[in-house]
Amino acid sequence: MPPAAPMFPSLRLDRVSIALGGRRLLDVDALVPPGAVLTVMGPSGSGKSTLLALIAGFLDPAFSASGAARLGDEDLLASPPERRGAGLIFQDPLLFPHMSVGQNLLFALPPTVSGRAARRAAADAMLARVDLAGFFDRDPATLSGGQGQRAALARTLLAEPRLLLLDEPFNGLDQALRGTVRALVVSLVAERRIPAILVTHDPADAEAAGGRVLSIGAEAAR
Ligand SMILES: Nc1ncnc2c1ncn2[C@@H]1O[C@H](COP(=O)(O)OP(=O)(O)OP(=O)(O)O)[C@@H](O)[C@H]1O
Repeated sequence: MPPAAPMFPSLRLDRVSIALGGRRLLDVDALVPPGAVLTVMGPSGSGKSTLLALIAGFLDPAFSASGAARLGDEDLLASPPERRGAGLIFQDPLLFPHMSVGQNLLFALPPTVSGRAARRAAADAMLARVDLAGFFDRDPATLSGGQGQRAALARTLLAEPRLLLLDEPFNGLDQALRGTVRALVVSLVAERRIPAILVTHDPADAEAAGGRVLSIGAEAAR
């Protein structure tokens, strides 16, 4: 019998290569253990967001790519995007403005959590975990930058992602808030034991996230 797949798999980028119009944009190998954050750094235009788009499954057709992004034994790049289980966080929280914060969370909650009371309890517990207890009925337009990002984190994690991809998620935040929200990200990723990739320009983010850094951009400079 083959060995059982690990419950908390690593993410392995195996010779991932992306090209644009015949020009090689990046070429990377990396291992992200469960619960760890890999920080991706590099100059503007080096392909950091494109790498996340490839893994999540929304790479613009202008690019071509090869290699594998293995979550355990599964190559995510060969799986349909809707089965990859990637949770995404961008600079903008992207909450639906016509729904309350709580409704935004319920939208993401899988149907396996059934029953109105159980769903509400799951949303409330997640809000409390990101220090937004009591925010269920709030209009997203009334949230501060830090509150919005914490609500976005709550929504994304409620969907039970198998990996987390964050594209400059702290950019709109001042220095103190940046520290708070990134500490929350690091602890939630560790708690969930999922691998995460964080795109950032700030070396302090990399340090706070454990110092595991993938630098890209050398290819473009060649
Ligand atoms: N849809 C597209 N079609 C053609 N070229 C694109 C497209 N999207 C991005 N690019 C180009 O691909 C390169 C990589 O872009 P990408 O957004 O991944 O860089 P980045 O490292 O995330 O940059 P930044 O730090 O400025 O966000 C850039 O040169 C960009 O101009």
